[in-house]
Amino acid sequence: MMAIPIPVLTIDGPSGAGKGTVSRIVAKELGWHYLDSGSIYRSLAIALSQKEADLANVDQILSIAQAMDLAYECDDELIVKLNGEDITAQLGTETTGNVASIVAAIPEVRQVLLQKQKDFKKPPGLVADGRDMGTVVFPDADFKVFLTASAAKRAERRYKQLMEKGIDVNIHQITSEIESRDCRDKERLTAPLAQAEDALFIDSSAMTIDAVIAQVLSLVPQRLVRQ
Ligand SMILES: Nc1ncnc2c1ncn2[C@@H]1O[C@H](COP(=O)(O)OP(=O)(O)OP(=O)(O)O)[C@@H](O)[C@H]1O
Ligand SMILES: Nc1ccn([C@@H]2O[C@H](COP(=O)(O)O)[C@@H](O)[C@H]2O)c(=O)n1
Repeated sequence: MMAIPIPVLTIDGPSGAGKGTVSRIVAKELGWHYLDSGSIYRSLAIALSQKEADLANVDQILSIAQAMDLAYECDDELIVKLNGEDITAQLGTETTGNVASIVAAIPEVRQVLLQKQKDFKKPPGLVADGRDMGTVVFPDADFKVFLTASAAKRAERRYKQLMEKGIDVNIHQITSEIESRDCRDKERLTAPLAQAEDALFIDSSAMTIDAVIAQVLSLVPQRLVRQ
């Protein structure tokens, strides 16, 4: 018997472009699974901090990455458990994002985390967001989007998001962190942030979240939407 193909929609782009917000809603609308691949790199950053690991010691980073037991519970928000501990609250900080982006540049780390990401591909379908979903992890994805926005807009959104969570931040610091993370993510040698050739380019700088969602959903034929 022939296996039924599992459709995959990838959404790649830089930090704060709206990938997570859009992907979560699109996955819900389609009735598909959702992979927030950044949360895997962020979880590693937290595991490294818990073990007070040396970020220059690649062997130590790899053994911590291999031992990570990650569990996801999808409620209204995504709950992430690392070795049984709920780490959701620590995932979103800029420090976690910055450490994640430092270790994400290590090719062996990406190799160790590759299968964990591929395992999310299950029926009836998958929406995957990250930096290399359409280029490396799911190069054969049926639908691909590259979602971006100006650095200033992304910093403004991230600033609002963190302030709403009660995290006191400085807009200048956020802007410079976003710019240096963009640079690190784009310039690393392995799986850099890049638009897949066959991806739809969306600049959300002047778009509402609903408009972005509508454009992404328009890629997927109705017959693939779980009723
Ligand atoms: N088109 C938009 N208009 C206004 N606000 C937006 C838009 N898209 C996203 N946002 C807001 O920007 C913030 C960042 O969005 P989100 O976390 O989805 O970005 P991201 O691309 O997943 O970032 P990261 O890669 O760092 O996880 C959120 O508060 C979200 O509500
Ligand atoms: N596919 C991916 C996803 C993420 N990263 C790295 O993790 C950092 C945090 O990701 P967020 O999406 O949660 O902000 C990000 O800056 C990347 O360095 C990655 O390399 N590949």
